[in-house]
Amino acid sequence: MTAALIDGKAAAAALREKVAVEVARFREATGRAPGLAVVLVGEDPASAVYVRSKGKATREAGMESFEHKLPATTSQDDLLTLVDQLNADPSVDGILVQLPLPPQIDERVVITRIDPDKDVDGFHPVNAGRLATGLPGFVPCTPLGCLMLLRQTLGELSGKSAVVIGRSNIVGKPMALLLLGDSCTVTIAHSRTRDLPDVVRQADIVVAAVGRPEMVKGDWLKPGATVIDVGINRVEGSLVGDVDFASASAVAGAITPVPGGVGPMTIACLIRNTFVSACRTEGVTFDSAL
Ligand SMILES: Nc1nc(=O)c2c([nH]1)NC[C@@H]1CN(c3ccc(C(=O)N[C@@H](CCC(=O)O)C(=O)O)cc3)C=[N+]21
Repeated sequence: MTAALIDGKAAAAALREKVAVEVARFREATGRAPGLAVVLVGEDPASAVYVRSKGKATREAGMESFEHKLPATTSQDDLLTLVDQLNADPSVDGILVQLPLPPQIDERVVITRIDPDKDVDGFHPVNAGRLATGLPGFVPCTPLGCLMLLRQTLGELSGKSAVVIGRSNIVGKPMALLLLGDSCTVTIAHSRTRDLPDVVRQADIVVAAVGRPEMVKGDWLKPGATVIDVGINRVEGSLVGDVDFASASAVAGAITPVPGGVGPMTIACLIRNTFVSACRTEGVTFDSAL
């Protein structure tokens, strides 16, 4: 093991603490707390765990958490009615509809119904467009957390070569845009990419977001590369990333563990985005370093 560990848990705790300090100021100035509404449809146990830890983090930051649990049989119309209510509710600054949704509900329709200015997940096409064109909006929490970890580890990212493995709307595409925004030379690799190990070997920065357990091996890496592992794969009861940690940590310069890497930063960024939403609504300024 030569690589430095990138401690996402510690970075997330520090970000949440910074937001909590600013939330106290916000409450003083406005007489109200920022609020996050989380909607869970169905009883998937993994989703229930995430939703619970989001609620806990929200309250610990001094914000209000509104939790809506709906049965798995909920119709799309009933879910849209709830989204409309949350859009209209001035105590709600952020709305998160936990994905995946049951098969009778079209995710795109639901996400598009959320007011883009309350879309703290950054999943609405308006926010995707804002990110692509450099307008202020909401950036998806997982890639935003990855960017923060990279800046913390490397300082200036300008001129570095980055490979993002995975092209999802939630992680891969926004991650590539964020790295481009920091003046990296960005390659997006995916399941049809030829000679993937050779492509990855060119990169100073590797972000793995494919959902394939332990796919990225140590001998794919440029020695000293910084590796961000977005994968959360449950394999035989334990949690592993998309990177083969044992071989990769012998070659990388720095690497995120799973668990304790990107996951905790995702939740911290959700808290951050909710606070930023409340500040925009109230015209309160906030620390641009957040
Ligand atoms: N609308 C929506 N927004 C989301 O942001 C969203 C979602 N739906 N659906 C599910 C995924 C998954 N997700 C995670 C958040 C934190 C951890 C996390 O903190 N993981 C811990 C480990 C937790 C464990 O042990 O299971 C860690 O990596 O250290 C993981 C996964 C957010 N998601």
